[in-house]
Amino acid sequence: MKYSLRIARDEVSFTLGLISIIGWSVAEIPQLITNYREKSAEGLSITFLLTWILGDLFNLFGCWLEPATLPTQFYMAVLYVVTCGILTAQALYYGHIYHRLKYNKRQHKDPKPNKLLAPVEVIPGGGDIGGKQVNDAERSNGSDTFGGEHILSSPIPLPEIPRSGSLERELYYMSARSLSRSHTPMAGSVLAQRMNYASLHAHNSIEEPLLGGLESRQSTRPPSIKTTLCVVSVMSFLGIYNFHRSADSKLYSAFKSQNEGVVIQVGRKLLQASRMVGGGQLQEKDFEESLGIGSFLGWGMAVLYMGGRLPQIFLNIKRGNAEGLNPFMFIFALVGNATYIASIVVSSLDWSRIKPNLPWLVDAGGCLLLDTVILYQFFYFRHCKPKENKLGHYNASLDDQGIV
Ligand SMILES: NC(=[NH2+])NCCC[C@H](N)C(=O)O
Repeated sequence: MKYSLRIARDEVSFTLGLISIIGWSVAEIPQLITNYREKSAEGLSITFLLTWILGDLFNLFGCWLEPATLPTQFYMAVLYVVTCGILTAQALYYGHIYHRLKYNKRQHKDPKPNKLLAPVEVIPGGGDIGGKQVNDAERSNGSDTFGGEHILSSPIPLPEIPRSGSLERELYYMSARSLSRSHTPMAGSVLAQRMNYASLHAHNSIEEPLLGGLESRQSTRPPSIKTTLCVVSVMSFLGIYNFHRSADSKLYSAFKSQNEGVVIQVGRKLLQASRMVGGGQLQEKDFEESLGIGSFLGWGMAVLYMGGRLPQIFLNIKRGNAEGLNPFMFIFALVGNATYIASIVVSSLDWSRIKPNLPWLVDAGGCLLLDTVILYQFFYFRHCKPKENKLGHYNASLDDQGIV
């Protein structure tokens, strides 16, 4: 009776783990599609992505080295690395390669820089001169779309402004993120029309150099990235230290387990799967060695994953919208994390099993809560946020500049 209950529990746990795997394997697809459509990954916080990458690596090695984690947890860790790798590659492509290629192509086709550019050309329907970047800026500056055509919010017909190649480049590299950081109005807005070219140059600190991204981001947003790197270095140092201390006993137990047909710890994972599906219990001694490097990496992972949600939440607040983010990524993450927790808890409620899995449980629970906040932001920005009227927006903007 107890034996069949054990089998049932293991099977339910395994099924929940599989649902979690499915949830996570599709989770990033909506965001990939959004980025593809917008030709940009601007909606995604860089720090969020960075913490995901690092968290995924911590998770992978943590699961690998932590015998008490489930086999499905390890497979998921591999899956995370793959999917996050794709998302990162895409973000890098749109942030650093795509617009450069497009610009080069345009230059190739039409080597002479545009001498005159009417405002309506500054904000093309998308995908033109860094279309997405300008479009984002346009949205956050209150311009609108009527009858499928982008027009400036200003009811006043704007004069054409003379432009040089480098000004064109400035507009090209200007992004929503940089604009959200600055009170400086975007080029093409009423205020920007008032500024002359020299003053635009003086404001070039607001440029988001998508082509040379990292350097300038480091100078404009030092604390978040530096803090992340700092935390990671400290943890890596402690990890290596911890690893050295536990290496001997780990190696000893790994080699000792060769007698049981397990050569490396991944082998032990697979064996663990078959033992568990077969209703067998892992030996208590397997958990005794749990609180070593695996658990340490697990806690590092939890801090990174949960910490990574905060910059995304703050970025959304700062921009006053969640544009460029796909809510379905967070819905699937919610499902993935909920079933992840359930798969562990259903498997066993013994403290000896829960304790080594604690970092993974805390992480999934914490991310679940933080994702609920992000989903609430989507809802709030769409349905509750008071709509800015165009004129009001400009007044606020002029007010910001101390002009009115
Ligand atoms: N690249 C990934 N999808 N990683 C998975 C992260 C899982 C983690 N619990 C979170 O919600 O953040």
